[in-house]
Amino acid sequence: MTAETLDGKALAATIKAELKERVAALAEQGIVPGLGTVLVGDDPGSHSYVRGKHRDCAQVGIASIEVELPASTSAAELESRIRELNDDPACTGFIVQLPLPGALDDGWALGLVDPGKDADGLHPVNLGRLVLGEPGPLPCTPRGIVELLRRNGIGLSGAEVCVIGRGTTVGRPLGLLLTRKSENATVTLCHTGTVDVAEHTRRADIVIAAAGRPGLITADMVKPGAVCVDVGITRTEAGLVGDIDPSVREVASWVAPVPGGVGPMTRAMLLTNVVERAEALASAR
Ligand SMILES: Nc1nc2c(c(=O)[nH]1)N[C@@H](CN(C=O)c1ccc(C(=O)N[C@@H](CCC(=O)O)C(=O)O)cc1)CN2
Repeated sequence: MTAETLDGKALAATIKAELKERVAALAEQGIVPGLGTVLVGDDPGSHSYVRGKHRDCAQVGIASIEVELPASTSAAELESRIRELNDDPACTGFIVQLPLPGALDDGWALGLVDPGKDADGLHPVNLGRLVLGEPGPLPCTPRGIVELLRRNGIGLSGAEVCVIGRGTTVGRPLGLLLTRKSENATVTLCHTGTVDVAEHTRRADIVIAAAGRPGLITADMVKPGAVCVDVGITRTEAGLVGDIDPSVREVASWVAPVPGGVGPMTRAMLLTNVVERAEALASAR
């Protein structure tokens, strides 16, 4: 078997075209959604992701507000820049790009964002809403994975899903999302304390690897016909490398690759969160 590709790049382009029409409809009501980003430090990956987010905004008609700060930024300065965005009416939603450098704490910074402007769905209030099954912005990568599977006709209800990685941006919220009644999957969450990861992946209909360990999932760890979604991105001299070894393509039915799979969907879901928030503001007027 040679796996088909879950093409996140193509799907993200379709979603952006849909969002462009919704943004145009908002403009007719005098509303321009504005995405703010707070980027601290020099991490090349973070700079590349934030550049991509603003390129996407320009494509769909969302205004961009860019805050770029040096790695030496103090906690007090970062707090004041986040509070400025909370108070800026042109900014309908914003994100703090993670990870923050040095001693700046990711969780602390996320907690300073106005939950109503939390375009990443990572504020504790919004993660709490996810736990409770209440409406709110959803974390972009988990939402992107569910959308990528759904729009390719891959059913989640009753599926055995094995997620590898328990990080706050992907693994943990993904487990919560997949086990909602509307998704209805059965989830096993593996992490560095898992004794035998392969024992769990071999049982799964869908394997989602978000560990950031190149080539972690090999063909012998995957049930024939399973769907494999790569979320791990490691930058090497040879280019970007995912957690899923290329050999998996010989066993799996579908693979979401790195690059071109979940990454572009993460960005498309960020725009979706921003547009949904602006639409909610429009209907509350
Ligand atoms: N505040 C946040 N920080 C981080 C998040 C997040 O959702 N919110 N997730 C990741 C990084 N990330 C988004 O910010 C992200 C990762 C990857 C991509 C992407 O488009 N990847 C491309 C390759 C891009 C490249 O060449 O570098 C792909 O996989 O095809 C977009 C966004 C951690 N931080």
